[in-house]
Amino acid sequence: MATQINPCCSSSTTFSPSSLNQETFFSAKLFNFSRKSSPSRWVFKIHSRINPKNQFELKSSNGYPLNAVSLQDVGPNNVMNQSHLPSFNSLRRLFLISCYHFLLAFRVGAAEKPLAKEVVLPEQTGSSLSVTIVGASGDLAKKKIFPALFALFYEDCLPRNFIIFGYARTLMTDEELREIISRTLTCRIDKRENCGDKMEEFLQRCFYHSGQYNSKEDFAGLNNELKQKEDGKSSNRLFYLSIPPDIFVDAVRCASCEASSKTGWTRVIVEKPFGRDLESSAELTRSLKKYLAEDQIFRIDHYLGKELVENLSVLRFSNLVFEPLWSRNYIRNVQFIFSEDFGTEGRGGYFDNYGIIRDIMQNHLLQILALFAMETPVSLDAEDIRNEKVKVLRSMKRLCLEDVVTGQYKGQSKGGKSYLGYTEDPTVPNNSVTPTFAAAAFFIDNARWDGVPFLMKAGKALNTRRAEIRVQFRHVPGNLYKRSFGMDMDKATNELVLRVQPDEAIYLKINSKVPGLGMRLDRSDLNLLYSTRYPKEIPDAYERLLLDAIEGERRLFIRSDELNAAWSIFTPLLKELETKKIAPELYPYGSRGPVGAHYLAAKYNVRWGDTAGDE
Ligand SMILES: NC(=O)C1=CN([C@@H]2O[C@H](COP(=O)(O)OP(=O)(O)OC[C@H]3O[C@@H](n4cnc5c(N)ncnc54)[C@H](OP(=O)(O)O)[C@@H]3O)[C@@H](O)[C@H]2O)C=CC1
Ligand SMILES: O=C1O[C@H](COP(=O)(O)O)[C@@H](O)[C@H](O)[C@H]1O
Repeated sequence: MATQINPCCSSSTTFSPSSLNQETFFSAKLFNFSRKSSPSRWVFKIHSRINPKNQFELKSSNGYPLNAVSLQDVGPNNVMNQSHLPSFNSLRRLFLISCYHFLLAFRVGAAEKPLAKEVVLPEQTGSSLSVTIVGASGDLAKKKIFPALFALFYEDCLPRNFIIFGYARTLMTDEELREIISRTLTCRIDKRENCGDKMEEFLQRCFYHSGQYNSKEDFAGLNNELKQKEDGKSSNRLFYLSIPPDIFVDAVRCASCEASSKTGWTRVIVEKPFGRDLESSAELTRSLKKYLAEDQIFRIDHYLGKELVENLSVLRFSNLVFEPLWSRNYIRNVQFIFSEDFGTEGRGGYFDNYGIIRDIMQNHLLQILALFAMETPVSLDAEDIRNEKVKVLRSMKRLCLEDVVTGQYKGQSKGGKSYLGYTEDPTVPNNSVTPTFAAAAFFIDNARWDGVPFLMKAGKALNTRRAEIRVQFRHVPGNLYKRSFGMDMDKATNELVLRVQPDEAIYLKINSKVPGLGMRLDRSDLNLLYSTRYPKEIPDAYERLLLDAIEGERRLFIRSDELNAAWSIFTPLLKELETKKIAPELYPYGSRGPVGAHYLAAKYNVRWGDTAGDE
């Protein structure tokens, strides 16, 4: 049977280091930090993470209580140096361990006694969590953020005192926002027991404030409403920037000056795109850091919150059968494939300014590649993992034009239905050369991966919707059974596939004997199909990531040096594509994409795994 660690449901009534978590101590006022605040400062304080309603302890995606609640920046001119963190954390850890041992001693022989008087439970501390969705009238908020928050609420993962504010320019009442949320609920919970009742409870915690994104007055108004709803409790505030990128900085400036928490932490989730290239991304980071410290910024890449992507490291680092094979010695090539069976419908305006390389490759696929190829991190701590990801990104060769193929979908009539081509979208210029498809070959210049092609392929309006990682292993040297494979030795290659979506699965293609007399070989799969093995629904990536941001767990968010390293790989190529106005190869809507992708793979002696025909 699988051992399940439910992030929201580990009882904290048992006396253990995990239940006696750091924040209980901090809220017990055994430790008291306070800093002077200026109007634009983001003050920090540490609060309990225990969900009082169920006495549950919130847990991040790491599955254990955090070793640290973020040390918050204390102001734009006083950004706390990251290098101070370890010493502070180790001191704090030492302090907590001493406290734990002290309390443990206190409980010897007094197992039935209530908790020591100093340990104040969250009901008594009464801190609150306020989540503000900036851009609440938009597509992402409706489609993903509200449903994810509702799912967390339904699963009892949110603290008792939490409220949600929608913020946008559109004029709307609280009731109208609630109506939109309930109408557009697309989460996995909607068929569950009591969904209606829980939804009612949830909606009563949702409010709306209308304002401009660059108006300090409007954010001051939001602050007043937040304070009123927080009802004098100390508050932690999370802002989710679900707005177009050109207004990120305005919104952060106004929120930090007027609506940051004076009594708890303040964090900001920033949606992609994080710039268009190395320079604009660095400029965005610089501007955000005028108002926020790095550890208050949660750059979200929702692919990192997907179940299979989370499992990638588990698979590799906790199974002896995989880790020794994870190198150029055994792996011939690795493929990262993303395809969608719909075009840019409705998002053409945004997309035309970015294209598929920035929209999918530079972030989602590259993040997965980094996780795949990194060295073993020192621990599961966010900084240890992100350090390894940065190293691998910095070891990658810059992408060059010869290793890239671009495509753009054209209109197509199929089965009596006609599908518009990309440039026929009214929000896209007629002469656009923005790629809606790209394939690329990457190389990592390090000892582990020298010479191994890492291929990526991403496209819209293709024949299928899928995202997967494919690892093709080398041929078996001197294969005794090679006669059974004919001339095509590729057929004999083992392939490990992690299907991220749809129908999450991990399968390994192996060669085996067909039962019976004689010797016939067959390609079979050792198959872990999630829907069969784990019938419980899989949480949406946004649920995991929102919970992590609330918990201060940064492992699945992008650090600024990772971002720089990622942009360094792509920026020269993107500039060349744009200055030379390279025309993409046209492919019909609903097809497998440009044939150029096959030539690119063939150049490196690779065959795309998703077109092998035995899928
Ligand atoms: N939608 C998606 O599937 C995904 C989106 N993202 C990112 O998330 C963020 C939000 O996306 P999405 O919800 O689709 O965006 P929208 O275009 O729906 O914008 C969100 C809200 O921002 C306001 N807004 C839109 N355009 C402008 C403008 N030019 N000036 C000022 N305000 C504007 C509108 O609210 P109002 O007019 O009421 O102020 C709108 O409701 C973006 O950064 C996007 O790149 C990332 C991944 C997927
Ligand atoms: O970030 C983005 O992701 C979506 C695909 O996300 P998925 O979770 O549905 O696979 C993509 O459609 C969009 O263009 C891109 O901006």
